[in-house]
Amino acid sequence: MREAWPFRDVLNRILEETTLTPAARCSAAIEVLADIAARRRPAADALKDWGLSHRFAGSGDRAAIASLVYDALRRRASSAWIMGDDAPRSVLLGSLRLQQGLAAPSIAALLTAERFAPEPLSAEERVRLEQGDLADAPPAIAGDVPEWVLPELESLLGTDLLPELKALARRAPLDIRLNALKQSRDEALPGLAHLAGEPTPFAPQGLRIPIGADGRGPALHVEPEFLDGWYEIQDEGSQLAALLAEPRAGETIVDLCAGGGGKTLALASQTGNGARLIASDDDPRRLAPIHERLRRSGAAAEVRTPRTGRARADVLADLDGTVDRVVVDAPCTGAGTWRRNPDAKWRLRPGSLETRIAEQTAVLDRAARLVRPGGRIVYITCSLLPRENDGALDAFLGRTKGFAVVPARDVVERVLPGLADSVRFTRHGLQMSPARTGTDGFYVANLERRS
Ligand SMILES: C[S@@+](CC[C@H](N)C(=O)[O-])C[C@H]1O[C@@H](n2cnc3c(N)ncnc32)[C@H](O)[C@@H]1O
Repeated sequence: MREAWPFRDVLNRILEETTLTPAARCSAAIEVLADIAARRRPAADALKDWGLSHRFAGSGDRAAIASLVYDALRRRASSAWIMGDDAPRSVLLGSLRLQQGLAAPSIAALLTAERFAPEPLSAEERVRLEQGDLADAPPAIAGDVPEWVLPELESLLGTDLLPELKALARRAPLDIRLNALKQSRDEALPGLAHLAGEPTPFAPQGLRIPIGADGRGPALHVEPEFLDGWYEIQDEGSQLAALLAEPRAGETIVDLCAGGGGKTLALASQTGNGARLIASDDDPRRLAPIHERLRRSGAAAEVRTPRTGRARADVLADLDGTVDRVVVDAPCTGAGTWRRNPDAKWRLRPGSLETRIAEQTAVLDRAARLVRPGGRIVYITCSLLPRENDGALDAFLGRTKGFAVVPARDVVERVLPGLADSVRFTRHGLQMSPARTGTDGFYVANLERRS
């Protein structure tokens, strides 16, 4: 057994270093795009399967292929438009032009006739890459979203529709939140100088880490400082949403849809572990990673995990009517995160929006029973679709007595005055967006229980 170790290390190094040619990476990306289209499956699953069946590909290859695939999905409709065809190969070629800015000769040079390379460019493809443009493309094509969500988005974005959709089709930045339980941003910066991060525009503990031309950032999750809990990977919009929840030391706070704990950790950090923080989620599997994350970051929270099946009971029943702040980071379509999850926009169906709205009804009703008179519900989504934001609250306020909206402008002026000119204020809350705040499309509203 002992003799096998050095051999394994050498083999691993070879596997890591194995590099496919750029052409072979394009072939692989086309294969993965075809799999996603044929089986309507998440991109991450298709990429994982490709990696498993092509073990000779190194980690650099896999990351580069993922980057090609995600770029192509971000621009799927507009790429197909300029190429006059929506086959995976055309979508990839179009995205090399639209998303990566490569000119036709550079794309032709990529498609050499070597082994594993895609077929060379046809004469028609070359013309399309040289001359195709989006001047006459309808908004859903130029903005790369499914046609059916356009009216929803337009009702929020109005004349900003196209600039916002274009921003939503770009690559997302890589943001981290420095953990104030360990040190302030200023104290942490010297130890993180190698990441070359810049302070985020609005979030006081945020740092934006540069990503390479290929869309890849450093492997933060293996950095020693990450493992020591100095920071969490968290979009600035999510950091801002937690700040706009205004958690205070001394309060009892329930994070009702805690999932993996992104908001829980931020809330604990903001209150200096001074609140009684209870994290729960309907789905025990989604909640499971929170234990390790709490440990790493030194955040204090009581985790209430529901049992599944017959033994299922309401694990928060003892808190009914007593909670100062219930944070509802609601299940939603994630339409504000399409920069990060571009495959999700093409899988979204009207029926899934209806399902999410039904779930939002359930979580809001549960939150209403938890909150004490004078306490608050903080409703958060990462969606730009008004039906699951103001719309969900219209329905809630219509069926629930005793709650009033806390004006979002007042909350912003108190907590993050610098944000006031950038967000959109809506009927009940506020909306962040890629074009206006440079963040994912988070929505936040505060409701107070008056009686
Ligand atoms: C947007 S995710 C939460 C993300 C998490 N708060 C974070 O910051 O990492 C929404 C969560 O709501 C949970 N959920 C859905 N229906 C629920 C319900 N009725 N009660 C509690 N949680 C629910 C889902 O399991 C999912 O984890």
